[in-house]
Amino acid sequence: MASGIINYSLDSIRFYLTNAQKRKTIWLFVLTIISSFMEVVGLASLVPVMLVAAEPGGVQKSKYFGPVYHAIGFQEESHFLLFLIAVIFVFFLLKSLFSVWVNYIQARFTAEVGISIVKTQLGKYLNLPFWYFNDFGSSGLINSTLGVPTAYVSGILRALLAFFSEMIIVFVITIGILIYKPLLVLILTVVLLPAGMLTYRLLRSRSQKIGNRINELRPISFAIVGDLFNGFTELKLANKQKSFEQRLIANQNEVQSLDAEAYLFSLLPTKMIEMVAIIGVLTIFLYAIFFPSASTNLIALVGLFAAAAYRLMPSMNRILTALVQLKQFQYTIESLESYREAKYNESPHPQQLPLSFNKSIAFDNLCFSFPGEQKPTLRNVNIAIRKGEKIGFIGSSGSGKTTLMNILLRFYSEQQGAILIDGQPLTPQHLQAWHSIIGYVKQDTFLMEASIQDNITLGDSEVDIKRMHYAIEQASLQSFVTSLPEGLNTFIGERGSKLSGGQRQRIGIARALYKQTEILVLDEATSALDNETEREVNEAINKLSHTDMTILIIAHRITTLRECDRIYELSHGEVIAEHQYEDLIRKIV
Ligand SMILES: Nc1ncnc2c1ncn2[C@@H]1O[C@H](COP(=O)(O)OP(=O)(O)OP(=O)(O)O)[C@@H](O)[C@H]1O
Repeated sequence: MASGIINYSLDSIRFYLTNAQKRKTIWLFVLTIISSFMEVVGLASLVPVMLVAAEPGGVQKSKYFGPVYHAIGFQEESHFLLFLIAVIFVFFLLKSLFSVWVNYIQARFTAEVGISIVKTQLGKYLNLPFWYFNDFGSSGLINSTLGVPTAYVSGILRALLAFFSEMIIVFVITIGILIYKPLLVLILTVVLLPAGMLTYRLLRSRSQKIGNRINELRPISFAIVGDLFNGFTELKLANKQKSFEQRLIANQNEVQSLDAEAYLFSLLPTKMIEMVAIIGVLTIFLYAIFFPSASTNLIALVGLFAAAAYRLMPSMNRILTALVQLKQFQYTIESLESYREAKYNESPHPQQLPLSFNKSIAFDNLCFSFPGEQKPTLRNVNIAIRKGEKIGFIGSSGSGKTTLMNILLRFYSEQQGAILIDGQPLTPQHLQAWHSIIGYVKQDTFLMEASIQDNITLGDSEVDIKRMHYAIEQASLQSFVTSLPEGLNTFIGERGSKLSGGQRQRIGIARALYKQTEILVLDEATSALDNETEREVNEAINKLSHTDMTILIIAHRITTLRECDRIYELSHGEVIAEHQYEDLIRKIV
């Protein structure tokens, strides 16, 4: 009945295990069997001791204990019994230490597999073609790369290990009892099995639904919290904080109740098994009443049943809990398996080649459409740029300027035409070399919650001070940095919240300069339209215009393009005109 979910889970794990880890699972399996044997031997050792203890003079009559009693030279049976109890205690102690050690090895193994799952998930999302990124929200990505693997490790991997460890114990105990007293196996099977099956049947489908629903709800909670804090000012001014808060609480209400329900489900197997154990004892009594000839063995049988149940009950409980958990966390398997198809994967990365950029960049008859879109976003774009030139791009919103730059940056690949560097087509084999010489300053520059220095170097542990000062100077950040008491070590707040729009873009420019970018793509901010910001950014751009850096600027204000050699105008994905700055200004005036 539960084989479906077990096989499904095992198949999913196989994908993540390296060959060494697969060998380790065999080793783990052997250790688990040894540990189970020790459990059963410990358990079985109690029975003869109980039997001889129950009967006066039993020790000396026993064919096993009698010789030992005499050989060691005991005078009193009570002393010998104390000795036996001490031996059993030491054995139980060793057995427990061994089983803790096995559990430790198992736990380390799950952690190891957990890491390889996080790595695989990260690799999967980092290798997604760029446009698919828009399909995911950041909360969904955080959940998929960190939340789901953690849930998988505890809900699937650990549950499976618990399931198999306990199954081995149940199996070995059952074989042991079968040899010693077959009837007891019958009683235990008739009593425990239907109860276990019933409990699992009752809980499995609801558990799966709870898991799926929690997985849907969690990222929504994260997204609302993100919006609440990131949009702090906007939501406050729009008087919307309350309604976001209410949505969050409603979402959390459901999450918390489902969590509580799942917790309750984890307790139910224990209760069910406890009830069943009592039924077991009563069944033995009933058996003794109906078959009086067997009643002399009654105490031994009840004792044995109690001993077997003592070890079987927690095992049955853990088996059931593991099965219910596997159902509840089935969603993690589905989530980990998503986006594995080839179309979502840009790997394998080909062998990388060097690239020489001494003369020119050319867009050669470039055409591009987004997947699933009928109309091409770019059509027959032909532009030739000499090294060191400053080129502007203008055009109405949606005309394709950013898409063209994303192709140049190789986030998208053209369907027709090519990008030629010194006349050579730019291929995936040049990606590394190309990315090391091209920089991109976006409208909303990515900023970390870190110091100005770390934002410029992107967290370099060893900073090239000379290069840093050049970058700050060229990006017109010098006077700003000097005015700060902590200078370059000043923290800029989350996503640069302590900076002005112009300062943020200039940090982006400084970052490109520090990287010793040879080609800079600059997407001028549309949002930061105030005069001061414009002046600050223009000052930085003008400074850069006197370097030998090749600069491509997407501009929303013509004045930004004062230093450009040429300006291309795009409309509906086509280059419709080439301008000089003076002509454009004259037209506007
Ligand atoms: N990931 C995407 N999937 C599908 N269509 C897209 C995607 N990204 C952009 N587009 C579409 O491609 C067209 C060109 O967009 P692009 O961002 O290049 O324009 P733009 O000229 O840079 O605009 P703006 O000046 O507003 O930034 C638009 O119609 C846009 O809707």
